[in-house]
Amino acid sequence: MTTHPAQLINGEWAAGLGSEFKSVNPANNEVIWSANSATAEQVDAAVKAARQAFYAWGDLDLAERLTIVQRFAQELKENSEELAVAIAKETGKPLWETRTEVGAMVGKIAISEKAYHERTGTVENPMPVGRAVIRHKAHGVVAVFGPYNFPGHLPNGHIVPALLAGNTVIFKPSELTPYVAELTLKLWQKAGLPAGVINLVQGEVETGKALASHKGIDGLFFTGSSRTGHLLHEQYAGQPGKILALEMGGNNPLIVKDASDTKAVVHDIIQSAFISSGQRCTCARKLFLPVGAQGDEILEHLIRATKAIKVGNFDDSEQPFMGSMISERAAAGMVAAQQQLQELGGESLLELTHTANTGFVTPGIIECTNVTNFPDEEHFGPLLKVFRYSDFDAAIEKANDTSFGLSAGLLGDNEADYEHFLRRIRAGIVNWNRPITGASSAAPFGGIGASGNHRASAYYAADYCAYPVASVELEKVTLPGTLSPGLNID
Ligand SMILES: NC(=O)c1ccc[n+]([C@@H]2O[C@H](COP(=O)([O-])OP(=O)(O)OC[C@H]3O[C@@H](n4cnc5c(N)ncnc54)[C@H](O)[C@@H]3O)[C@@H](O)[C@H]2O)c1
Ligand SMILES: O=CCC[C@H](NC(=O)CCC(=O)O)C(=O)O
Repeated sequence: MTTHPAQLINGEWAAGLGSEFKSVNPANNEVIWSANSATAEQVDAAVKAARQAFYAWGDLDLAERLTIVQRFAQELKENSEELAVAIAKETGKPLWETRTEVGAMVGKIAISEKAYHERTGTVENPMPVGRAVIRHKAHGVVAVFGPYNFPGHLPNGHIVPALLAGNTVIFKPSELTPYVAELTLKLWQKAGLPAGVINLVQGEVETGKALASHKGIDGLFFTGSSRTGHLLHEQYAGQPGKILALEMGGNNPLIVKDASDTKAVVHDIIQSAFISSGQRCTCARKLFLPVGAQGDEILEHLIRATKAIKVGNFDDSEQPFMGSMISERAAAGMVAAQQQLQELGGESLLELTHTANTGFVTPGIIECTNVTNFPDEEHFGPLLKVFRYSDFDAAIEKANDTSFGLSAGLLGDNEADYEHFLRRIRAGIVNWNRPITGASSAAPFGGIGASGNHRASAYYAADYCAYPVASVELEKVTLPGTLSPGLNID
């Protein structure tokens, strides 16, 4: 058992009492962090600490809570390079990208403050007698579950609005990125967050299960795979009193039609499909190209440019576009996905290859037009499936032929085509002539179908962090001028 104090419970760092787990740099399998997971008893202690801290935290004025949250933004800025390096080491993502991730964490604070007022502010209206007031109140104790691909930014997108609203939090990060979680929580402490307001429970699935099933939480905000999200949804069935926000995966389509600038099209496809080594929920998985000369030219150019993508270490002085995937296992999973598609009739136009004993893969492109029984699965890596089409409506129909509905895009010069696409396509993020990755924190972010449960995050996260309270108020109990028929109060 290690003695690494990886759990933050009621303001105290403590060693986990469960099984040991490790975090590795996926580029070279070097162990960079190890500790023991939190047991169910430790999770229980964290929930109790959060409950105990709830009234005092919620009783603070918004301005007081905001001061602490803004100090956290300052801590993030002052420690941005250390955090960016930690994210890069733990996930394999290149530094240029992880610096952007830390920047998004800082940016989240001002955006969440604005959203708090705009989405959940207080509205007061005079009435013939007294006034009507709409306010919003925190749910209480909420659990936040984070994914590995943005271990800083995405949990932060739940935590910041939850704290601003007055909730207290138990954070369960991905077991693949515990080091980033630990560093982030240390910054919250340095910012002066009172003990118990955020608690950190680290560990593998058992720790997650203990937290998700704990009777003492009022809500659960989850970002992760559709598989886990569905399990949680089933687990929360019959508990209407608990707020569940699920941000899950996608199987996202990108259609090209009548776009004159081939280079720009290829750029937007690559930026959509291969950024973060394809490990973004919004990444394009299916590319629809028209049959004919224009589609042929785009495809040829795309293959050439994809072959030229630089894959490398997070800290290479000449920065790569793609780093390592999160793990050797994830990389092997992409090889298996490619093989499955080949067996179903897919033709590799550019083979995805895996460097043994590492998380490195090269990006792949596979033509799937003639694949029957195309699997509606999110392959969370850099493998783009190409479909050729001759009818725009048929392409849109095929793009919609998925249980997911996160992001979608059209690359094309004709606005009427975009308006048609916008009316037909089923997704929560729909872009025109822009990559479908890189969504803004200043807009709602969420999907339909298997991608989410209609609790959009980012700018709309404020909505699931508080519930509305409607009041009619009068400063003194007063007898009405006219009584209801049949009443005699004398
Ligand atoms: N829609 C979005 O906003 C969004 C953003 C980023 C990633 N994602 C999705 O996340 C996935 C990648 O992340 P991941 O692999 O870390 O997700 P994951 O579902 O494996 O894990 C997410 C979290 O849930 C925990 N967990 C796993 N099984 C659990 C269980 N049975 N009970 C309780 N907790 C459990 C994990 O420990 C982790 O903290 C992809 O599918 C991606 O599309 C979605
Ligand atoms: O992997 C999933 C997230 C991808 C990312 N989305 C956001 O950052 C949404 C904005 C926010 O949560 O503030 C993307 O679209 O690239």
